[in-house]
Amino acid sequence: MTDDSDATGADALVRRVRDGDLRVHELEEHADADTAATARRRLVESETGVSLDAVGAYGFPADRADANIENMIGAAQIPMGVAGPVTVDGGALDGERYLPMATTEGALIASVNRGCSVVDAAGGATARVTKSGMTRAPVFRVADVAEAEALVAWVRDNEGTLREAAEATTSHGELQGVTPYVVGDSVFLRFRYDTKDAMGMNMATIATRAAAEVVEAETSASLVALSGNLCTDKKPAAINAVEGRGRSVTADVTLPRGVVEERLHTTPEAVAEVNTRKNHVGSAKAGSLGFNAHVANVVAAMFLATGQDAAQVVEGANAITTAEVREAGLYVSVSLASLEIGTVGGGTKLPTQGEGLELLGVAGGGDPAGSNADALAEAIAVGALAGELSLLAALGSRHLSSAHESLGR
Ligand SMILES: CC(C)(COP(=O)([O-])OP(=O)([O-])OC[C@H]1O[C@@H](n2cnc3c(N)ncnc32)[C@H](O)[C@@H]1OP(=O)([O-])[O-])[C@@H](O)C(=O)NCCC(=O)NCCSC(=O)C[C@@](C)(O)CC(=O)[O-]
Ligand SMILES: NC(=O)C1=CN([C@@H]2O[C@H](COP(=O)(O)OP(=O)(O)OC[C@H]3O[C@@H](n4cnc5c(N)ncnc54)[C@H](OP(=O)(O)O)[C@@H]3O)[C@@H](O)[C@H]2O)C=CC1
Repeated sequence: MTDDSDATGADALVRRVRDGDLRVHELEEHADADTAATARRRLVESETGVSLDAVGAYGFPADRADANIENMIGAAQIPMGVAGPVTVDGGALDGERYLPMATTEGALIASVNRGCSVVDAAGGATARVTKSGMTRAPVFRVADVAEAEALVAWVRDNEGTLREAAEATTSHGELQGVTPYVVGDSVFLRFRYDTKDAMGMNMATIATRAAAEVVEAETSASLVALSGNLCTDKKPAAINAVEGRGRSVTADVTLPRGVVEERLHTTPEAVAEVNTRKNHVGSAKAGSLGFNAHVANVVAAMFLATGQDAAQVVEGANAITTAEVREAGLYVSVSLASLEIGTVGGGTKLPTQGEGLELLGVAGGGDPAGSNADALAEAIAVGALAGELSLLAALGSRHLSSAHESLGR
């Protein structure tokens, strides 16, 4: 038997795992990240009989993903395209931008691209971030509602103490406020932070843990869970639709009648009616959270292209599309209540994701802090607007199925 006890090559690591000397998830402690990923991939290949050559043909140093993944075997590659360029008149983003989108849905980028071209024909879209704050809501157990009320009063009188504890954990995050919610002997404290250019979930969670320790030390409340699901992270929730989470951002445009008729092959009246009966009446009857056609498509594609947390498409898709016929033509808006995005931290540091952010001119920390994340939110809102316009028009002109027959198959 070869003595591999301190060998660090991929084959040696494989042998050491098979000999029970190492566990699969600790290979990076014994070799560089690429060697560890190679050894793990070979182990999976040999146990499953599946070749993972494409997964192993990734184009970045594995250690760049050190803070993003465990048990790495390689990378998934998703086709990436651009829609636009499109002109944005934003509060933080100004000028023409290509919109990077990673997707496997044929016809999606063609559609958003068509939307961008008509937005540009109308002189561009306006976009504004109207609210910003990342939330984390721990749940505490108290004896009864009398103690619940006492805790609510304590929080109101001691928010400064909670702010001090929370902000001691971060040099960027600022506590905006704490809102209590009482249900019997459960008290939820919804902490809201300005996380600047970070999406802020790690930041807010670490800061809230410090604040929760103060609550337990100073009151009779016991922390049951640092996330009490009233935050609400990665689940559809009305609280995010009403109160917002991350960025609340809105984009709008007025398309001249001629542009709608010549470029979208339909009329302002038809688009407005499709929007009302589909996005409003249909969504209401379905009990949807969000009244739009496919905002999730654009949020998902731009999230994947720019290193956002893909699971937060759940909240990002919570949007309302409006369309109305005006003297000047067709007015369309899209309002996203809870778009959780960042231009620092999380996956934004990875190579292709960083290039997606560079393409938008929003990579890294902004000046002032938070302005790059605001700009990213505005770019995604304009992309969503372009996608809504094009799909609603295609439904009005009855081109949806033919589009996917020709481009998606
Ligand atoms: C497919 C089109 C755009 C054709 O639309 P068209 O007007 O027939 O195309 P065109 O050839 O006249 O080109 C017009 C513009 O479209 C763009 N365009 C056109 N072709 C391409 C292409 N190959 N690659 C990139 N861009 C393309 C491009 O901008 C072009 O302008 P130009 O640059 O030539 O001046 C249109 O029919 C369309 O947008 N259909 C809707 C498709 C769509 O939106 N699919 C995504 C949503 S489906 C889904 O996932 C959600 C859903 C439907 O299930 C949600 C729900 O329930 O509602
Ligand atoms: N922990 C959890 O419960 C959850 C975590 N996540 C994950 O959290 C990650 C995102 O967390 P997030 O806190 O955004 O990122 P990171 O954990 O990567 O932290 C980003 C850090 O960058 C620093 N920073 C530097 N410049 C800036 C700037 N201009 N604005 C803001 N911060 C700056 C801050 O450090 P400092 O604070 O020291 O100033 C900030 O905390 C994602 O990977 C996501 O998947 C997602 C959901 C839940």
